[in-house]
Amino acid sequence: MKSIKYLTQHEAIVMDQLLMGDKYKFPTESLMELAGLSVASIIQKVYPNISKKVLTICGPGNNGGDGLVASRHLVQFGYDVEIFYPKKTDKKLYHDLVCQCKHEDIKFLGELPDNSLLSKEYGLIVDSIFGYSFKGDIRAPFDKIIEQLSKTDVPIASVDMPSGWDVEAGNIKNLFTPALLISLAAPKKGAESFEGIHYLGGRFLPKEFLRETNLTIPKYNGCDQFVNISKNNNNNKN
Ligand SMILES: NC(=O)C1=CN([C@@H]2O[C@H](COP(=O)(O)OP(=O)(O)OC[C@H]3O[C@@H](n4cnc5c(N)ncnc54)[C@H](OP(=O)(O)O)[C@@H]3O)[C@@H](O)[C@H]2O)[C@@H](O)CC1
Ligand SMILES: [K+]
Repeated sequence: MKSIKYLTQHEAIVMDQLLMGDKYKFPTESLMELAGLSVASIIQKVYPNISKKVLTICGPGNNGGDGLVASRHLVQFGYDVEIFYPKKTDKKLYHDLVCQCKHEDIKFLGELPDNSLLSKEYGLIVDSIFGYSFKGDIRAPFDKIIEQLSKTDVPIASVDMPSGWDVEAGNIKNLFTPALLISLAAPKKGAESFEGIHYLGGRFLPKEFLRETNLTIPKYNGCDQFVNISKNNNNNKN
């Protein structure tokens, strides 16, 4: 396998703008749907038998949108999902995503359960708080939320980046390390040191886009929406 390119924050932002711009013409909601579907598919692959509930924590940007979409697909896959979405985005896309989740009977929590309740009732936390646009010190209310996540024993699956990690420098604030990281489209530099289960999803980069950006991504098999890029995955060592 050719070595995978890890993107800087600037490269991730520019690539997203290019994909959604006049040349490649992908609407945000199309990419978000594919990203969210791949997140749910990877969770199903890695955690096929969760007997407790799944809690998705959504942030105010598109990473949060991925979490809303993934939650809806997880319910379709048979999971019992609840969402904590403390800072809702007042845009039509987000109102629509929340509406779609409610039609799947997903409950929206008014507050984050404390860690003893999390351990008792939840088998997985999906962290879709911040993605590649995160920067600086973590502002309220997410500072306390991420502090609590750093103390829970419930496994965490992070979408695109572990929230609060520097997108390029990684876990410099000594926050939680997720059990599963789901990078989207291409991993970001801050994830290069990640040693856990690491999958790539978001299978939507066009051939011409890959040529134009000189981006190397691993080969997806068949119709899989994901590829395992964990460091300890033997398939990545040839
Ligand atoms: N092509 C792809 O790969 C695709 C990528 N997609 C997804 O989009 C994600 C990128 O989304 P994004 O650009 O909307 O930003 P994201 O990372 O969600 O966070 C921004 C929000 O966080 C906030 N915020 C920032 N710093 C903060 C702080 N220190 N403390 C507190 N808040 C802070 C900031 O707040 P504000 O500055 O407005 O106060 C803003 O509201 C990407 O990672 C992937 O998951 C897919 O959906 C589609 C295809
Ligand atoms: K995240």
